[in-house]
Amino acid sequence: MTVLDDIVAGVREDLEDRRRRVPLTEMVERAQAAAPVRAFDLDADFSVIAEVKRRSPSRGDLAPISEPGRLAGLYAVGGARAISVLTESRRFSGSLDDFDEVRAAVDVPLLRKDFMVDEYQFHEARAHGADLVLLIVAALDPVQLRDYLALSAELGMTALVETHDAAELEIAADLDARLIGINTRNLKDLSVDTSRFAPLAELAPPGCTLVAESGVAGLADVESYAHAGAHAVLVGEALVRDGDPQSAVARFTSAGADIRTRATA
Ligand SMILES: O=C(O)c1ccccc1NCC(=O)[C@H](O)[C@H](O)COP(=O)(O)O
Repeated sequence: MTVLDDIVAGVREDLEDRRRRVPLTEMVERAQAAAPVRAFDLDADFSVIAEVKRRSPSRGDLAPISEPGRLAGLYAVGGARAISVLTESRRFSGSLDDFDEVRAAVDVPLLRKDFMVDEYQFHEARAHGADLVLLIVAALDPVQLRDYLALSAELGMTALVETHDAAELEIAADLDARLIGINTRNLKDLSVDTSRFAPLAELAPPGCTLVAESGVAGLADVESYAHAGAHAVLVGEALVRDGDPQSAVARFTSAGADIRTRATA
């Protein structure tokens, strides 16, 4: 069993508990009654998607984050274009409670960062006020990918379609995904190799908004991703460990924007 299979198996078990408590029909109604979606700006010069991440399978405990809403507030003041909140509990110690706290604290678009493998989770995400959801190509078959991309759009949410290699990028391109992530974390051994981004970025479909995911330890990584064509970076560990996450988001955003503006001038 791969790490991804193992994570997904746990996600499915936890999901069944929630579905027993709140059936799909009720969750659909809650999603319909949710506050309107806040649109993620796909055309910004450069965006930081700042993540609320307590722990991870690869790195263990990262930060206790006793007040996720407060951390998200600092990200927002620093200029985060969106905030990613991990809601997977077993491996990342995230939760929908964290998501709710963040939702109550900030007005920026929120990404529900989870392993989305069932229709229920999309309605649930919207019911909790999500504006973006993650679709991991490696975790879904082609029919699920197409259906969940359509369902996300139907619910008004933007899907971040996450890829790891050329074959997955081709699948994302065939789906006409507008927001495509290239995650430089290998899902088999969980190692991160930021140098994987540049050659893959060249294969991204023209016109998409490209997000570099994982491995940002500092400004040099943001700059190198932006040079290679990233329009956004998704940053977790470096921000939750930073003593001043607000300034870190601001620095990353302006460094990336400088490079992207020069590249398109
Ligand atoms: O972070 C992990 O160890 C991990 C393991 C298995 C699947 C996904 C995983 N991470 C999800 C992510 O994509 C990252 O949280 C995100 O890209 C931020 O990465 P980082 O800035 O390196 O914390």
